[in-house]
Amino acid sequence: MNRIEIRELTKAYGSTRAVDHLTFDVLPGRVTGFLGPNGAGKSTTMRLLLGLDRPTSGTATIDGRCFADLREPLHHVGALLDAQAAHGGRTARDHLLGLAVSNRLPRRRVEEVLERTGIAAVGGRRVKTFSLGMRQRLGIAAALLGDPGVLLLDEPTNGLDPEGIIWIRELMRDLAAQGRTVLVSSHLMAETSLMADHLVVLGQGRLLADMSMKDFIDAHSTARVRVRTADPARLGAALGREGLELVSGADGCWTVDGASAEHIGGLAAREGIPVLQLVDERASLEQAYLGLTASHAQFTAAAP
Ligand SMILES: Nc1ncnc2c1ncn2[C@@H]1O[C@H](COP(=O)(O)OP(=O)(O)OP(=O)(O)O)[C@@H](O)[C@H]1O
Repeated sequence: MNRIEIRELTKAYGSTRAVDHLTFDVLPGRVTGFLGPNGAGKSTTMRLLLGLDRPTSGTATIDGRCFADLREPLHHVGALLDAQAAHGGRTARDHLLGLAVSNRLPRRRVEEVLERTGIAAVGGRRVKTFSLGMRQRLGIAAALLGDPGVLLLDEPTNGLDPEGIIWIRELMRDLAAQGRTVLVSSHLMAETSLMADHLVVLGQGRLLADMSMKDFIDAHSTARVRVRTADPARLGAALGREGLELVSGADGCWTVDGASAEHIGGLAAREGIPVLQLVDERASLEQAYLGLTASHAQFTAAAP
């Protein structure tokens, strides 16, 4: 249930392959972060899943069916693709009521999702008076309207203030814990690392990675140790004999790339070199992501 299956999915716009023979699954019960540089094909994949565009070849299905073949699709999948999509002249409540009625959903769902997304108090205001963050919440309310098992959210934290970002993180985790499938695209690595359990990374329309957050960081970053010592000259010499380098940091600490704290600790003990502090530095998702995608970015600024 609630499984997204992408199989050999390809979408060409003229000579541009927005998505190129893409194959991966998105599973229920966890938040999957959908990453990739600008133009990597994330939005196109989501549009193809939602039947908003037709694949050139391959398939994108939910529970084995294309979006067009789903009966009462809002019960199966809710999506936030463009927070500006709601008509500005309508009130938030009327926007949601229109969606509910046309999809044969009970009217009470409108009040429920207004409450859930924290915009019940402004439900009677016209959407054109909404800030970007309020529009994002309205878009999420629309995505939740049919109580769907699958959620596709394209940059849902866009425009949200810090409190809103925490709210959406908890909402995503809550929805996944209920057994739903949650696919969230974002360019905010720190945020994704707090929100997602699993990652799918695209580069120029192709799959670059499909693995757990931990495996991704481990696979795409190098080990680094931070060390503070009373005798950097001797530690540097001892490391040099093992082909390692002690690099000076700004705060009186030193770093060693490609080694573990266990290794450096053992070496220092054998040599009788006093170590005042020693810690494995955990690589960030951002470092791992930039390491993987650097050669796949379509747009990069020239160095000054
Ligand atoms: N309707 C279209 N017509 C022509 N080219 C398109 C169309 N939609 C997308 N593309 C192209 O397909 C490629 C993938 O775009 P897409 O918007 O899916 O990437 P993305 O990963 O969502 O990027 P971003 O992070 O910037 O939102 C880009 O080169 C884009 O210019």
